[in-house]
Amino acid sequence: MKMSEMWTTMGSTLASFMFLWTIMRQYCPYGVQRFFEKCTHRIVSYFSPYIRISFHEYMGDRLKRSEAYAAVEAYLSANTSKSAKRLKAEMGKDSSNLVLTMDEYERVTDEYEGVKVWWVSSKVMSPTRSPMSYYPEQEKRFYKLTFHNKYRDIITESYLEHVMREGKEIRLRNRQRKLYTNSPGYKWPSYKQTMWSHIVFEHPATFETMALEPEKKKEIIEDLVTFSKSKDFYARIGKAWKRGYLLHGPPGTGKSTMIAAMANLLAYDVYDLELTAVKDNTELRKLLIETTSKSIIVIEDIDCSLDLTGQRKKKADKLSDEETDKDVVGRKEGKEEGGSGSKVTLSGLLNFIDGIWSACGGERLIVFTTNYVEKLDPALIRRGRMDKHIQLSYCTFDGFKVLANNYLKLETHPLFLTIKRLIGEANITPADVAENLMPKSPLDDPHKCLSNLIEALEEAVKAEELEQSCPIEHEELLQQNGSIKENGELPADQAMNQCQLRLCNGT
Ligand SMILES: Nc1ncnc2c1ncn2[C@@H]1O[C@H](COP(=O)(O)OP(=O)(O)OP(=O)(O)O)[C@@H](O)[C@H]1O
Repeated sequence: MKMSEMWTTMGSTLASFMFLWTIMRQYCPYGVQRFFEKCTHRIVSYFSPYIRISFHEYMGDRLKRSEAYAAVEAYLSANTSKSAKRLKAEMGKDSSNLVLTMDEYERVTDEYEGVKVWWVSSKVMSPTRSPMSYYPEQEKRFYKLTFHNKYRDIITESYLEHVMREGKEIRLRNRQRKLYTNSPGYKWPSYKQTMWSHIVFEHPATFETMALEPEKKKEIIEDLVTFSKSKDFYARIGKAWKRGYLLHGPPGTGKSTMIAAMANLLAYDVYDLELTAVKDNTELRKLLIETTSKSIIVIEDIDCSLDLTGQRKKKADKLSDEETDKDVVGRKEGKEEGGSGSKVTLSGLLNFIDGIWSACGGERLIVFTTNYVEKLDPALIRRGRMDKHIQLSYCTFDGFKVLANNYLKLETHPLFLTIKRLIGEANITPADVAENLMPKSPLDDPHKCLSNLIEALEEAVKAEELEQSCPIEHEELLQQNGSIKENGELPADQAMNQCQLRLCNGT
């Protein structure tokens, strides 16, 4: 047969094949098409020395995105975006940078310990639509990994583990962190799957910007970092991977700020649990189950949320549910008894902290804050539950220097000496120092801001001296005066007037 005849025969065979294929695709039922495709694949893979592994975006009913797919996506986006020729661009977590990932049907090569592998991103359209799905049509995306059969062991035993580990780390680094809350009084619609609502967590606080003694700061950071790296240690000693922190101190000393700094340091989500909005222990447990790992569960002002004001003589550990369920709890200050309708009990809360459900998921911090640590039931805050107690107190000179640097970009100034002397004598919170350092007008220079602070410090010292020298009962005075400060202190000038009045009256 001549060459030209051979080409003609091959051309017409190919044309007939294409024609038949088109007819088949158009008229053949989908099931038959799939059957032919499967047969062809089987024949090809029987003779091929290559192995393929698929990672599908959704498994089963499409309700949950596959973790493996997400990890592969992150891994490929970081490792192959330089070699891929067609890329997809999406906004990154802070909407300021673009994240590039492989576009559909793109193929890239990766190398691991000298072994070459190929990744292809692909998708298939499913003609049927699941009644459970809210997607307009079933678009099934997947990544396909191809490698030579002789590297089967190395790929399945170590390369895939490497991809998953790196992918998860990249996802964690790039994820948008969230601040969750169980809004009080909010009725969750039955279709809503979660009891938490969330917003993006973007608090700028860090340990560097916190006014705290350097040694204390270092100790807390080390404790947190050690905890976050101790997965194996906790597993070895048979303890759930979680840690309790109790932050206590007067208002404005930085308890909430420290929680934000902790979350930023460890890149954790924050669950702000409003205990008074929780109906009962069952609901508390449900909320706990929904929290994810790498998170901080916060209960602020725990003394106001639970009635733990010292009537309890028994060790709370030993209390049974029957006993404690009778206790009315969940009362915020100012609310009428039972007004919040919460029936969370101490035993419910203890179960929340160290019951069997709290171990699920792991890598969680539970943080309680209070202004009155002495009011809390010792059982609630004993070591093992609240492992680390951190007292936040009035501003020291070290704390002031951090704030001066934050607010005024000052490391030193002639007025620092006066401030150092006064701050040792006055009880002033970091919040008050920060407020005084804040420029109040565009004309306020650092000197003016420091002078404002000196004035405030002198006033605080005066109030301090007054409190010590004046025989009136400070508490009583505060109760009588409607304009007391939130932290229970009277502004110096008012205290002076009250004191003088009393002295004049001879009371
Ligand atoms: N230690 C601190 N370092 C830096 N800033 C602080 C510190 N403490 C307080 N501040 C400033 O004061 C403001 C109030 O502080 P924060 O809400 O953290 O205090 P708190 O102890 O949680 O008060 P409360 O008990 O009333 O909730 C913060 O926004 C922050 O600007």
